[in-house]
Amino acid sequence: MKIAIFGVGLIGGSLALCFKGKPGITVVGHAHLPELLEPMVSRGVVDSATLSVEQAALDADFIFLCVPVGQLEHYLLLLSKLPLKQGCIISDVGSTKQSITTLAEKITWDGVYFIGGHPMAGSERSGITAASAVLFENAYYVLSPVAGVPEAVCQSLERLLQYTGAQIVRVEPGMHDDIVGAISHLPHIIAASLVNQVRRHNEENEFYRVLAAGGFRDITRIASSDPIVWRDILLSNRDVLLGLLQEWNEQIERFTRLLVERDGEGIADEFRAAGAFRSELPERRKGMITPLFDLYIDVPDTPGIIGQIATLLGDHRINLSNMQIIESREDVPGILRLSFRQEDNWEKAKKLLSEQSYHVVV
Ligand SMILES: NC(=O)C1=CN([C@@H]2O[C@H](COP(=O)(O)OP(=O)(O)OC[C@H]3O[C@@H](n4cnc5c(N)ncnc54)[C@H](O)[C@@H]3O)[C@@H](O)[C@H]2O)C=CC1
Ligand SMILES: O=C(O)C(=O)Cc1ccc(O)cc1
Repeated sequence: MKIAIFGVGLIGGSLALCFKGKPGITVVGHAHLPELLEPMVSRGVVDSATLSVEQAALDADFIFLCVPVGQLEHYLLLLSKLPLKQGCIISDVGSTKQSITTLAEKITWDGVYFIGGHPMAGSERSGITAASAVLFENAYYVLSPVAGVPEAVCQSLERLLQYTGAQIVRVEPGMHDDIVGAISHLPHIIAASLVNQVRRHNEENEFYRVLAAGGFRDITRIASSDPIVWRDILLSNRDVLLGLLQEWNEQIERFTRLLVERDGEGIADEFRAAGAFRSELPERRKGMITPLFDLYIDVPDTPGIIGQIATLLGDHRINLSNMQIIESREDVPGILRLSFRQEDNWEKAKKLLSEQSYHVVV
């Protein structure tokens, strides 16, 4: 079975890692720039790599388009003009589903099928270096089949996607875009706006940046997402987002009124309603906005201490996602925050560091 991946970045690379080395599967990566070919192969993400759309697509059983949303249509149109293998299934991973499925429905396919897809997991990182074979484990993976695709064809894609460890759900494109607009796209706009607001204050007073360590940094993690990927997502879901931003403005106006009127009970009611609904959100399933598992440790101010901790974790094959020295507490020797993407790595690190007599706070 030949699987072609167009755009071997965070998502394309992660899919490739899920498939590569599985019995009977060969993974070919396509890139648009020559310098991207060698790293794909040397990192062991794909079996072979090519700049040629024709070579990548030739005889492929499955083709995954994993490029930014703004490039999806270009590649789908190119593929629609190629002599693809009979029975070939083309899918994409774009964060919006309406525009690409509308285009796919207009194309006359002959023995080739398009099924829109969206693995609802990822991160603020991008590129092949961020790819991971476990990125989609326990996440939802949305499929939006184009009308007329036989059930057996959908099931064939679903069978292949079992390698991702994700739970496959079928969602109609319009409903998909409404929901992800509210739970992912609008939060990215708000995160970027919050950070930019603080950035502007910081131009006048450097202490904003210093005190923003910790909580503010956590809730705005997604503001560090790739600008091109997010430009394309937001433009593609423009109509849904314009409606959501209108609602958002009304929500902010409500808070403004409550503050102007010093309506403490009204403010508390907003938090009560939000808290009650939030407590009903599923906790353990991986959601679209992936949480990091954090540990805090007190570290003495000695040279090389950070290297020692990183080496200790590395020697025990514990995958560290991020490390940060928290600057805001000048009264203590130093607080190091260690962030893990997987809970089991967080558990192992907690145990190991405690055994090594570090003061670990969860
Ligand atoms: N970032 C995330 O967490 C998630 C992203 N997605 C979707 O996955 C797709 C890829 O996003 P990421 O993997 O995050 O981005 P990425 O930046 O890590 O990867 C994008 C890939 O597309 C290639 N590419 C960029 N411009 C291109 C062009 N003009 N022609 C051909 N190839 C080009 C890049 O070389 C790279 O290999 C997007 O459609 C995005 O909406 C879906 C789920 C999660
Ligand atoms: O950084 C995060 O946690 C995300 O929000 C990841 C993400 C980005 C885009 C998607 O379409 C789905 C998931």
